[in-house]
Amino acid sequence: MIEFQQITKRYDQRKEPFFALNQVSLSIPDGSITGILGQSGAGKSTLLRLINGLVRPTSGKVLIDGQEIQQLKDAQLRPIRHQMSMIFQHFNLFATKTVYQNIAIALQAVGVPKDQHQKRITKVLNEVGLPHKIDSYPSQLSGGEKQRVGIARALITEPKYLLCDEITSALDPKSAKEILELLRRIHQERKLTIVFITHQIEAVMALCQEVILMEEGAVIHRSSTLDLFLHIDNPTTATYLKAVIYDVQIEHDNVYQLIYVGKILQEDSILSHMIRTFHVDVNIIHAKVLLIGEEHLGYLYLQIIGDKQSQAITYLREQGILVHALENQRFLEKKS
Ligand SMILES: Nc1ncnc2c1ncn2[C@@H]1O[C@H](COP(=O)(O)OP(=O)(O)OP(=O)(O)O)[C@@H](O)[C@H]1O
Repeated sequence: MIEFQQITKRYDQRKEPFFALNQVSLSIPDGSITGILGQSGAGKSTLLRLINGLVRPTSGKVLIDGQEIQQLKDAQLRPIRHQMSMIFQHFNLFATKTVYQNIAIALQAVGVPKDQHQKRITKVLNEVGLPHKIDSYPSQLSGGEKQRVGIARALITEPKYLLCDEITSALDPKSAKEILELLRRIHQERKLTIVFITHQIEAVMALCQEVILMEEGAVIHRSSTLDLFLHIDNPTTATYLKAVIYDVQIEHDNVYQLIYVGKILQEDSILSHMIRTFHVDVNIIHAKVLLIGEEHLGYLYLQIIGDKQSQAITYLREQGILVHALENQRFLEKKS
């Protein structure tokens, strides 16, 4: 398990001391895929580099499997570092070395004898779908292929922790999706712990079970990724949500936002039952289904009109649907 206890990181290079992290406490359980989401400068990379000791905290403790890493001597820290691998946004491959040689460097670093290299490298390249590129140079690979090599190099030492630093940010959407699918498969097969930092909410939705939202060096939200979308509790979360569901302008009265988990509105006849039973009229203003991991999360904006409107809403809530009444924004603008 990775634990941060009241971590502060201050940089003194500027005119005034600058806090990249301020009193951050959190834990990342073994076997999880945790997304650390935040805008540029939020402190994500600093947090990631504290895990493998590349950055030292100004105050507070970083514990890996219960061991406080700042207290350890180099020789004690080495085996812990060997349990960790990092994957980078810009791949960090040596341009003058082949794919084989790039991966072999990681094996040499942990002292694996040379006669074992060929077998292990061939195996890991099969795992990432690149066996045919073993003798290619980075310049002969696409961005997605380079990142697969980065992943292969990270996996070759069989780490317990995989630290991913914006690894899809430099890729086109199709390659990014493939890399996220690959990571999901690797996680299922190898049961390792993945810490995934990103500014892309879509990547968190596709990959991460848990999400930690950072802003200006602090953790402002932590929940399952599904809960991030179910319970919008601050303006930053709302902004991320708007990026994926579209900023709906409400220009009518009696409009409700319905949020539901699973395919209930597609498979059950909840809406038609509501319309028939309570004699209400319904206009669909906007509808969107998000895929979060393998779970469907539906957003439906409905205008519901009729004398039994409130009973209809109660019925929807009884079916497990979150229902929020929305204000007519045009009306609000006129008022203000
Ligand atoms: N070595 C350093 N010296 C001074 N300031 C630093 C140093 N490293 C990071 N910072 C500052 O700390 C803040 C947090 O940086 P960090 O790289 O952790 O953020 P981030 O969320 O990963 O952003 P990005 O996605 O842009 O990398 C930034 O304002 C950055 O300028």
